[in-house]
Amino acid sequence: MIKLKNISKIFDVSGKKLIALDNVSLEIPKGQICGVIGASGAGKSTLIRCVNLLEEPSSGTIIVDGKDLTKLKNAELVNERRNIGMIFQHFNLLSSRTVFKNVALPLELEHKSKEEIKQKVDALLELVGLVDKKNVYPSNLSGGQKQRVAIARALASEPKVLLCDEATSALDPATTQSILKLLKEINRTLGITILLITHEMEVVKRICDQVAVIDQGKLIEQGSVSEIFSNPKTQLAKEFIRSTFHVTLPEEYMEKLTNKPTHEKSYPIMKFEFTGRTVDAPILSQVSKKFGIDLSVLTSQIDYAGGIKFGFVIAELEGDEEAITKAKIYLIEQNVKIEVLGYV
Ligand SMILES: Nc1ncnc2c1ncn2[C@@H]1O[C@H](COP(=O)(O)OP(=O)(O)OP(=O)(O)O)[C@@H](O)[C@H]1O
Repeated sequence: MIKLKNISKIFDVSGKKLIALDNVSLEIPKGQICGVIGASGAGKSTLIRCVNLLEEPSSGTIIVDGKDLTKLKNAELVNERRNIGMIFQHFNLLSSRTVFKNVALPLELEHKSKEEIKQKVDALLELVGLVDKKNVYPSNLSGGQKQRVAIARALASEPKVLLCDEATSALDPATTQSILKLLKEINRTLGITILLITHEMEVVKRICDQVAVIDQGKLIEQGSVSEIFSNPKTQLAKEFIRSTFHVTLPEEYMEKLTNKPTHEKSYPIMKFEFTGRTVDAPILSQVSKKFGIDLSVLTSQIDYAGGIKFGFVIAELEGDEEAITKAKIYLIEQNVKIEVLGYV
C-alpha cells in the first residue's frame, strides 16, 4: 500500500547540507500498522511528511496505493492526498469551529451536500465516541477528545492510509491507551493502513504489526514487531525495547549491588528474558532442582508485543560457582537471554 524507495531528504541550513533522510526504503502492506521509531532529530517527522509530500524528498519515489506521488501534477496530487489522512501531536483543530464543523471541513472543501455532510459527520462522531460533543468548541475538550475529533476529520475523506505524527505524545498514559485502541479499531474495521511515528516503543508494542527503527536519517532495522522484540539486532532497538519493560531491582538491592563478587558468599543477581514458548515453561524451577541452586525471584513482568508473549525475571541465585555456570549454559541452550546485573 505504501512503498518508499530510496528516499533522501537534504535540507540546506545556512549554506550547509543537512541530511535528514538517507536512502530510506520501507514497504507497508495494505491493512497493516507500521511504527517508525527513533530519537529526537532522527528524521521521523521528515519521513512521514514525505509520504504525503508535505515535504518533497530530494530523491526517491513514494508509491501510495499503486501511484507514484512524486510524478503527479499539482491537481492530481491534491486528489490523491484525499487517500491519505493525517493526525498530529497538537491536533491542529480550528478553534473557531465546533466539533461538528471541524469534522465537516474536508467534506465542505469537496463540495458535498449538507445532507451528506450531516450523515457522514454524525457517523464519524459515533465512531470516535463524541456524539454528545457535537456542538462544543475545541477549547472545551480534553486532549484525548481533541485527538478523537482530529481522527474523525482525517477519516472524513475515506482515506486508505492514515499518517499519525506523534499522535499520542501530548496525552497522558490512560488517554494514550484509549486513542491507540481507537486507531487499532479503525485499522481493523475500516481496513485502513496506518503509518505512525513515535519516540515511544510502548506505542509500537501496543498496536503495530511492523516496526522500523530510524537513526540519524538512516533506517537501521525493520521487521515484524514480534521479530524485532524477540531478536533486536541494533543497540538502539534493544534500548527502545528495554524502555517498555519496567523490571527494575528493588531499591535495597540496587544499593548493595557490586560489579564483582566481593566475598565468598557473594551471589549473582541475574535478569532472565523469556520469549514465546519459554515464557510458560517452568524453566527456572527446573534449573533450581537440576543444578541444586536456590533461586529467589526479586521482580518479574509478563507482556505481549506483536502477539508474542515476553517475560522478564530478576532473581538472586545462590549455589556454588560451578553449578551456577552450568545453570547459565543450560538456560542459554533453552533460548533464555541472561544478563548478570551484579553481585550481592
Ligand atoms: N525544514 C527544515 N529545515 C532544515 N532542517 C530541518 C527541517 N526539518 C527538519 N530539519 C532537520 O532534519 C533533522 C530531522 O528532523 P525531524 O524533525 O524529521 O526529526 P524527528 O525524528 O521527527 O525529531 P523530533 O522527534 O524531535 O520531532 C533534524 O536535524 C532537523 O533539525
